[in-house]
Amino acid sequence: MNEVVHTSPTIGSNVEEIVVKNTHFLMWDIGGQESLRSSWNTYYSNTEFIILVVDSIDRERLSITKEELYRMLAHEDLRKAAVLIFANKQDMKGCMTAAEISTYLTLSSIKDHPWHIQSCCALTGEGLCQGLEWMTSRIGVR
Ligand SMILES: Nc1nc2c(ncn2[C@@H]2O[C@H](COP(=O)(O)OP(=O)(O)OP(=O)(O)O)[C@@H](O)[C@H]2O)c(=O)[nH]1
Ligand SMILES: [Mg+2]
Repeated sequence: MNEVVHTSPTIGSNVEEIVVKNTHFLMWDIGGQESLRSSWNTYYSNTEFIILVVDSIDRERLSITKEELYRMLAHEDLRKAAVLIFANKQDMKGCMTAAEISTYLTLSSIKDHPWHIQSCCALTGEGLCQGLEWMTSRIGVR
């Protein structure tokens, strides 16, 4: 997690193994651009966690985020998946808080998937460990 933040949009996917408290996670980073979203479902089988990274400064795109979130949660292959939502870019002035994003996304209405929202800043790494720790806390619960 001390790696340099790259700034080019993800085309296709990147995969990396991350170890948190002796738990190995195989993480697939998938591009969020509209043209790439139709292929998200090819990654769903055997997925235990969805990590959704929200740009907390971008109010306009939150409705699309909401749409895509509920589309994912309704997918058969993700019925057992837990969802971690990162409210990213918390360093930006005027950004939405995790609570505001949670309200907008009506997370409290999600009863059929475990979910957790964590504020973070990818540039400094703040909040990332807490998010990953929530994931490890879910291992063995199901
Ligand atoms: N200020 C700030 N900028 C950030 C933060 N996280 C990412 N960025 C910037 O946001 C831009 C987009 O970052 P990416 O990592 O390419 O975003 P992405 O969600 O992976 O985009 P796709 O791969 O297209 O889905 C870059 O310019 C990053 O430097 C953050 O926490 N704070
Ligand atoms: Mg990317």
